[in-house]
Amino acid sequence: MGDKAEVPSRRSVLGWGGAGLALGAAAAGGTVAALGDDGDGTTPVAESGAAVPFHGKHQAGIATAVQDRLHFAAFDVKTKDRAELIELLKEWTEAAALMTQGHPVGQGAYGGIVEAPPDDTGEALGLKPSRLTLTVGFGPSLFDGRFGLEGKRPKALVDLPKFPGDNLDPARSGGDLCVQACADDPQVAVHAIRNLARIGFGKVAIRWSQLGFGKTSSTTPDAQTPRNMMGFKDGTRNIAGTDTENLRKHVWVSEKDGPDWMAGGSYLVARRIRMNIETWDRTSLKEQEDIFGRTKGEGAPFGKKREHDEPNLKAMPEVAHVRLAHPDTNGGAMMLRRGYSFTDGTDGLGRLDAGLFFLAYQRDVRDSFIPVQLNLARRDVLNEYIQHVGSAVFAVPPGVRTDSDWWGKALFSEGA
Ligand SMILES: C=CC1=C(C)c2cc3[nH]c(cc4nc(cc5[nH]c(cc1n2)c(C)c5CCC(=O)O)C(CCC(=O)O)=C4C)c(C)c3C=C
Ligand SMILES: [Fe+2]
Repeated sequence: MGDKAEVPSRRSVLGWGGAGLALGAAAAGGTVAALGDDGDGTTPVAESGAAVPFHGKHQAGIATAVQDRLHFAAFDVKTKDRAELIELLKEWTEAAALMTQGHPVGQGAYGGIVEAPPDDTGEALGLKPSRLTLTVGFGPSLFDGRFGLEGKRPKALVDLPKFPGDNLDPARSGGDLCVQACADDPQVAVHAIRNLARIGFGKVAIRWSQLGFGKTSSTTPDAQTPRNMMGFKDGTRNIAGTDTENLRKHVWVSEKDGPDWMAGGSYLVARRIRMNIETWDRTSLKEQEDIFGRTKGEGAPFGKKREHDEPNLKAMPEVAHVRLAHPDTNGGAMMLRRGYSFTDGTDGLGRLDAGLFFLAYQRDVRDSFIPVQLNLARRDVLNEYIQHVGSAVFAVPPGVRTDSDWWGKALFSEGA
């Protein structure tokens, strides 16, 4: 770690340094969030330039307010050395704590030894913290015996079953580790993943990654609900970041769920879902609305007027997406959705390679994603227009509590 006094931070570059933060932000035309986080990682931070606290009971990037952009990366661990993996996780934690607060990594992008590559790649210099959150997860393959973790695999970290209609590309699926980087500025999110990958050179390698734009779910229901690539409001009935009761019941792993090292964590399902956009665009408005069971303009459930009116499932076709996904159809199953739209150019046949990068957090995938997706995969009329082409599941540990804590410390400690 270098001397921060010698190195310009992303904030000090903007004149935001130290105690003059609020004043400097105002002078720079920026905003400072009321960071009243009580350490439980759930306080939504609304202002888009601000920093989201890194330390807390839960990792940020789950119940915290959803940012506009995503860079998600799944990594394969290349080293066979447990100590080297631990060292990497410590270095990653230190870098993540800096970057999320708007600082460059290590000695920064310049000003260090000129004969060596700079510690930070530099493309985020001058940019605001942009509500960057970095959320780490551990995939089932990390517990395969290479690192002495085979006895520590949570029972809830199951391999997802093959669902009807799945057309999964192994090159876009799985991973030993993942990092979800969300920010309001795409350059800030990309910078974060790039620097973590650079720190991990020789120890980990990116297996696959996904860029996302236009959040398709919100954890702040008071904000305007975003629309997905099919033009529908998406995230209307999501678990809000302030809904402590549903977060406790459906998102956070409790102490009695076990294992101990996962208490306060969650399980993440990631699915790359390709949309058949050209066919969708030739579908009548009535059919589009029947598919979801909601109106396209207001987003109101069938038979009701306003978006947030309580849905009457019987007013929707039996195979409507919302009817089939609703908790009442799935024994009360709920999850916190946090997905993003993606467009990765065209597919060589002139069709847009676009869709939804679905991300959902839950207390146990066996009670949430798996039963809901089984129901959808078997019956959802939306399936005519979508295909699941990538898949991964991760155990997302609790938050990093202090400066001496690090991502995975409890997992790697004896007896946890
Ligand atoms: C297994 C879980 C789900 C997958 C996969 C999924 C894919 C998917 N969804 C949309 C668009 C919409 N989904 C909506 C609601 C909704 N979807 C799920 C779950 C999955 N969706 C749930 C649990 C819900 C909420 C149901 C409820 O409680 O009413 C909506 C309506 C607006 C909203 O409430 O968010 C839309 C629109 C797409 C396009 C898609 C795959 C590409
Ligand atoms: Fe959905």
